[in-house]
Amino acid sequence: MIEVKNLNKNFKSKKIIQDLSLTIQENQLTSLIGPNGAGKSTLLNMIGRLCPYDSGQILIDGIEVEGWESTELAKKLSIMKQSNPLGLQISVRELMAFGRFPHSKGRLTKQDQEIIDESLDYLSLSDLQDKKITELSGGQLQRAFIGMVICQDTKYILLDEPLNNLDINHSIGIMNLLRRLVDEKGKTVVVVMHDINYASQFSDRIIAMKDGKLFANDDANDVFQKDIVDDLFDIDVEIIEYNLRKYCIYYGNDCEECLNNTEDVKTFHQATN
Ligand SMILES: Nc1ncnc2c1ncn2[C@@H]1O[C@H](COP(=O)(O)OP(=O)(O)OP(=O)(O)O)[C@@H](O)[C@H]1O
Repeated sequence: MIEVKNLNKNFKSKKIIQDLSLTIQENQLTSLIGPNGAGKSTLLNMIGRLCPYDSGQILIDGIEVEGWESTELAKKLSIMKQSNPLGLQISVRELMAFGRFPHSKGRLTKQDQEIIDESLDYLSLSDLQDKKITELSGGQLQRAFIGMVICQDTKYILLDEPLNNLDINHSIGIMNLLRRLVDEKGKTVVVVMHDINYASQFSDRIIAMKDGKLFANDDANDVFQKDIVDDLFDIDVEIIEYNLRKYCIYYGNDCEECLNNTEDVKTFHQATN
C-alpha cells in the first residue's frame, strides 16, 4: 500500500502540494487526473523518490520512501516520467534491459532475457528490438519506455502520461496491458492520465487533484459525476453510461465566445502572417 500523509511541497514560495493525504490500494489500477499544473506529476515523482517533499510522509509498504535502500526500492517500485532522456545510441532491447538492472546488476541471466522477450512481445516491439531508440517514432519510443518499466517487474508501477504520442489502437493496447498487469500479475499501477474517458474505462480508482489538493478519490464511476468533472476542469460536460462505465462528452463551451471573437482571430492572423 502507498500512503501519503499531510504532504506539502513548495517550489520557491509557491505551494504546489498542500496537506495532501491519500492511500493507493494494492492490486488496483489508479488514475490520477486533474487540470494542468494540479500537481499530479509532482506527486508521482515524490512517490517515486525523484523529487523530495518539504513535510508530511509517503510510506511504501509502511516504510517512508526516503528510508528505502535504493536497490530494494528499485525492485519494489518503477516510475516512468513524463519526458524521458533522448539521444542515447542504444537499441530497444538494450533500453528494456536497463529495466532488469536492479535484479541483474548488468549481468543478464537467461531469466532476464526471457522477461525482456515477453515484454517485447507484450508491447509488439519484437520486430523493432534491434533498432536504435533515436530512430523510433514518438509512439514506438513511448512503448519502449513502458517496456523498460515492465521489465523492472516491480509491485508498484507508476506511469506519467503513458498514452502520450500513442494512437487509439496502441492506447487501448497499453491500457489493456496495464489491466492485465493488475488482474493477472497482481501489480499496483498508478497512471497520470489526461484522457478522462480512458481513465474511466480502465481504472478501478480515480484520484482527482486540483491546485495541489485532493479533489476526489473514489471508485471510477463515483468520480464521474457531472458536478465533480465540471468543477474539476471548469468545463461543462455531459456524462453518459455505456457497458456499466461512465464517460464524459465535452463540448467547447466557449464556442459562442470564440465565434464572437472571430474578428479578433482574423486580426491576429493578419498581424502574424
Ligand atoms: N522543478 C520545478 N520548479 C518549479 N516549479 C515547478 C517544478 N516542477 C513543477 N513545477 C510547478 O508545479 C506545479 C505542478 O506541476 P505538475 O507538473 O506537478 O502538474 P501536473 O498536474 O502534472 O500538470 P500537467 O497536467 O500540465 O502535466 C506547476 O505550477 C508547475 O509549474
